[in-house]
Amino acid sequence: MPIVRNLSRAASQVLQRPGCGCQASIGSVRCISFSPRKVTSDASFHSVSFSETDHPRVLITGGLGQLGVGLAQLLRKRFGKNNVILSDIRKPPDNVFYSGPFIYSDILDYKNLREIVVNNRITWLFHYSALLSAVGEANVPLARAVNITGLHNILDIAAEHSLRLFVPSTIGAFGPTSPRNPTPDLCVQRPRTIYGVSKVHAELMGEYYHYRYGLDFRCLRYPGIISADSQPGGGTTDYAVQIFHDAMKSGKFQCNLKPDTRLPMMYIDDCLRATLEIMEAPTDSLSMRTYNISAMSFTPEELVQEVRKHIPELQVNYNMDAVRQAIADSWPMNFDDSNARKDWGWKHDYDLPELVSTMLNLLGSVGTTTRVAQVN
Ligand SMILES: NC(=O)C1=CN([C@@H]2O[C@H](COP(=O)(O)OP(=O)(O)OC[C@H]3O[C@@H](n4cnc5c(N)ncnc54)[C@H](O)[C@@H]3O)[C@@H](O)[C@H]2O)C=CC1
Ligand SMILES: CC(=O)[C@H](N)C(=O)O
Repeated sequence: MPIVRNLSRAASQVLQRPGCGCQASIGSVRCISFSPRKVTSDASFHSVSFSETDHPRVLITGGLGQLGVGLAQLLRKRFGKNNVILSDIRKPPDNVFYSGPFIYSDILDYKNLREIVVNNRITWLFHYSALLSAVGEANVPLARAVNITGLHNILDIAAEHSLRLFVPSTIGAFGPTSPRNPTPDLCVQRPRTIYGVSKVHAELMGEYYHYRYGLDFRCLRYPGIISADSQPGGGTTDYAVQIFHDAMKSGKFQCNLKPDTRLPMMYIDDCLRATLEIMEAPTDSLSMRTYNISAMSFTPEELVQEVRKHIPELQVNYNMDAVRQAIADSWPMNFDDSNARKDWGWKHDYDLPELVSTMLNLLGSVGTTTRVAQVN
């Protein structure tokens, strides 16, 4: 007992030391000698309460956005409802709140985050909190805090508690000087948005923690993700979600990108399956820790043509948003994901025709006024 108490005191001194990952304040400086691996191995009492169950105990941050609820559904099917905790700083709607565990978690509050991880014996963390590209440009200080300071908290907690950590990156982690067609995994990355800069930072920090401290960091660069689950907001690729809502509701759509703007896109089911697959991939199959994943690539014009196969009367006009257009023009047009396919067997299911009919069917079955009598 005294040994445990001493260890406990020593570790808590390390953990409470100013600048060592325990501060919520933005811009805190961490001491150079901080070593998550050292803290973890010295403070073995951390794992005393960790029982090796069959299933991981999962926490999803930023879970009430476009992707988190779907991820929770998938993971709960796989690992059991009570093993997957969804968290966010927003109030969950009833259907989410009653579908499984939900908890308040602000990723800028290090202590609160650590408490959640410890009390719930979390073993896997999916870090979805972020400000996306367009909203990030509208509020750079907040994007910097959430996407960079928040990420530092997540990394330290994951390393300290030996978590397996998934952080999504994005096509937005590339910039105008990257090869755009196709964009390989390893090339120049000089994005011109705070979102992109923060995601390159996340990729590099995660990989650094992996090599330096043994953190089991896994990262996929997602294309624009298309989902019927929630209203889009804040992204540059959001037009490709909005078109379905508007086509179903009013039959009119105003596109904020030029008709020939080509971007990589993916249906949410493929994205979430890829996320689970990389988390379950055997360590020795991963030759890298950050992978591109790809499914399809299209322009607004091509998407409109496909939607018109189902809703021929769809009216579209183009009213370019200068900020979003500049962002889109600096992003990849096609993503090279050959390493993901080779290393852990990544394979997408949905191409453009399946994506469009699935979205219209889903929105038609939940929507109010449907303009599609029958979508094939
Ligand atoms: N949706 C997409 O097309 C793509 C998404 N990704 C990445 O996937 C992840 C999830 O994306 P979405 O669900 O679309 O994002 P979203 O913008 O819909 O949701 C982000 C969530 O983060 C939460 N959040 C903001 N500040 C927070 C804080 N301080 N603490 C905790 N949570 C906070 C928000 O309340 C929101 O629910 C993000 O990291 C994003 O960069 C990457 C590429 C494409
Ligand atoms: C591609 C993304 O990362 C996101 N959808 C955005 O447009 O910001």
